[in-house]
Amino acid sequence: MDAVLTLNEVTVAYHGDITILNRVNVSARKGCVTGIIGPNGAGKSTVLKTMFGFLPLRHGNIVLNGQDISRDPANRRAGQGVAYVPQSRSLFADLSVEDNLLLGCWPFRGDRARVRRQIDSVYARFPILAEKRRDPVSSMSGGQQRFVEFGRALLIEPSVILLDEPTAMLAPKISKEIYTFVRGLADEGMTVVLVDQNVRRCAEVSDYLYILELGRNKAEGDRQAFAEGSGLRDMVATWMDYKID
Ligand SMILES: Nc1ncnc2c1ncn2[C@@H]1O[C@H](COP(=O)(O)OP(=O)(O)OP(=O)(O)O)[C@@H](O)[C@H]1O
Repeated sequence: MDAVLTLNEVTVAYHGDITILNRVNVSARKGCVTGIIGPNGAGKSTVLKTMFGFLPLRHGNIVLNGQDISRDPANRRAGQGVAYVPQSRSLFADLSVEDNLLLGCWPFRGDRARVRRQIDSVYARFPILAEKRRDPVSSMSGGQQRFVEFGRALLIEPSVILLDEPTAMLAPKISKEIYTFVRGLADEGMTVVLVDQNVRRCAEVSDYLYILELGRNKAEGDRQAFAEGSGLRDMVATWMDYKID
């Protein structure tokens, strides 16, 4: 009902006619974390890339705030209020924290006051980044670099944020901080779409979960539907067995 971003019956392919997503439906609501889980190769990252406009649709459509944006290119997403933090590192390693953040202000680079205001708001949210503002990001820990990426994504004041495996390869302590941060974004009213290999943590932080398998919707449900002893939980138990920290 209050869906902000929806994939309707979306089919995409990377090359030729090898279909990767097959009539997939995902709907992300305002102020909620929408989790997407599934085995390796299920198409979870492809869902986020599709939402961000990186892949042309073969079928279906993408609706953002009631508008069909299926044909809008990726470079319009930031202006539409959508931010994307990919799984792989996306920072300029030799540049300082501040320079990486400045690059994130590119869409509104002409408005110096806004640039300063937004960067300061990132520093207020993540004090460690203020402390290390002049350091090259390559000198920071993996977790700290993640926070630079989150900070950079927030500079455009997105209403939707797409997060791909935000805790991959990170220690449990920093992962816990990241899940708290992700939950906090939704509690602030942001629409969060979270792709995660860690089924248990994803289920804990999400309001609603989609389970994909081989590029198709397999199951879905809210947090209650995923509670201990539920059919949905039993269904993914095999995956959870080897995804527990
Ligand atoms: N750039 C690409 N070109 C061709 N095929 C790709 C590309 N990226 C992904 N694929 C294929 O698309 C399918 C889905 O990949 P995707 O990365 O979306 O899955 P995933 O569920 O996120 O997997 P993982 O959990 O391993 O990250 C896989 O078969 C993968 O090999």
